[in-house]
Amino acid sequence: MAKPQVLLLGAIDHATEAWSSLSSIADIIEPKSRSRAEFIEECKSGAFANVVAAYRTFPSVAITGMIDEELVPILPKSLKFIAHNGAGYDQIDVHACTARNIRVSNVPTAVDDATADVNMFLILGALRGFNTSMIALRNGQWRGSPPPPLGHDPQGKVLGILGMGGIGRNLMKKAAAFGMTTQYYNRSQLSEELSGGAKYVTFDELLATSDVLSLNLPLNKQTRHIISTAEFSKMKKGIVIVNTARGAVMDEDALVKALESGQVWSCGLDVFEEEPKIHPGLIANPNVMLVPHMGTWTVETQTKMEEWCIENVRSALEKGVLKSIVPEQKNM
Ligand SMILES: NC(=O)c1ccc[n+]([C@@H]2O[C@H](COP(=O)([O-])OP(=O)(O)OC[C@H]3O[C@@H](n4cnc5c(N)ncnc54)[C@H](O)[C@@H]3O)[C@@H](O)[C@H]2O)c1
Repeated sequence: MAKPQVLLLGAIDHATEAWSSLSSIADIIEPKSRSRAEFIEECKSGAFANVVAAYRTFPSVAITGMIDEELVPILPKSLKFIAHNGAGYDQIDVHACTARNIRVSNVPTAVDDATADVNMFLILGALRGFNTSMIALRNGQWRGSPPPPLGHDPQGKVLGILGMGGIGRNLMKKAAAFGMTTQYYNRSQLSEELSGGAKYVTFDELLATSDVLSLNLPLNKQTRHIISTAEFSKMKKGIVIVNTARGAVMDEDALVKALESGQVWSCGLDVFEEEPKIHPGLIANPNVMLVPHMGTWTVETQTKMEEWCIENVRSALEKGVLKSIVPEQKNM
């Protein structure tokens, strides 16, 4: 009997052994396309007619474009599973996939430590205002002239986490080691054990009483620009904001204005609304910490993520179920 086909969208860079071992149960094929238009034509040509599962990476969007309402109906009828290598799956229209009976998985958990580490790095860097003096030093001006204002200690500060999932909870533990107290707002309140004693507050309370606000919730229609002008005006003056989730959960135009007015003292960003484009107002502000989406950019974590995603493909082929189906499809 012919083996099922798996479509590889993107590259496997680390977990090469685990990937090779899949070939005993599946035939791996790759698209020839180099653009979305070509990919759509390739789908329509029947080239993927026997594909049961697709493994996709975040950068593969450069070839396929978003897995959206336009693309999903064109995908091969045989396709039953999309295994996405990433925690955030905002590139995939899950609703459209559900309508076509395609199950989608993401990679939670494996990303937690590395992303929370970057989160903590951004909190410390933004609180201390290190960016200005790091730029001055490289320009041969030591700390700069005049020297930068004094920074702030994390000790004793209230960290507000918006979205207390895997990364938020991991961050809470790291922040505790730096003397911060955590409060959170989440779609639903966590059990005492999961929340680790962090106080559950309303969304407005979180804005009004946090010294540092960390955005750790997924991007979707409900969360796009969840932080904008009205929300900045409810925050403590001089708040520090960090975002490792997705750029578009915060309105960047409004953020730049809030930074300019001093309502926001500083921020640390790993993600941006229109990556790789960066808002000129952020580039122009030497006080902010900017990292080019490197939350999981480590050998260890990239390897774990690929292995996890491959396990999803294997489980789909062998058992007909995904190991970590996305929450929206839990009852499918
Ligand atoms: N910068 C990076 O490299 C990087 C790496 C991994 C993940 N991420 C991003 O971080 C996000 C969080 O990752 P995670 O693994 O912690 O996800 P998760 O699913 O474990 O946690 C997300 C939490 O947000 C909560 N939430 C959802 N909608 C909400 C809303 N409207 N209001 C309040 N809370 C809400 C959920 O209940 C959940 O507890 C991902 O969606 C992804 O976009 C970025």
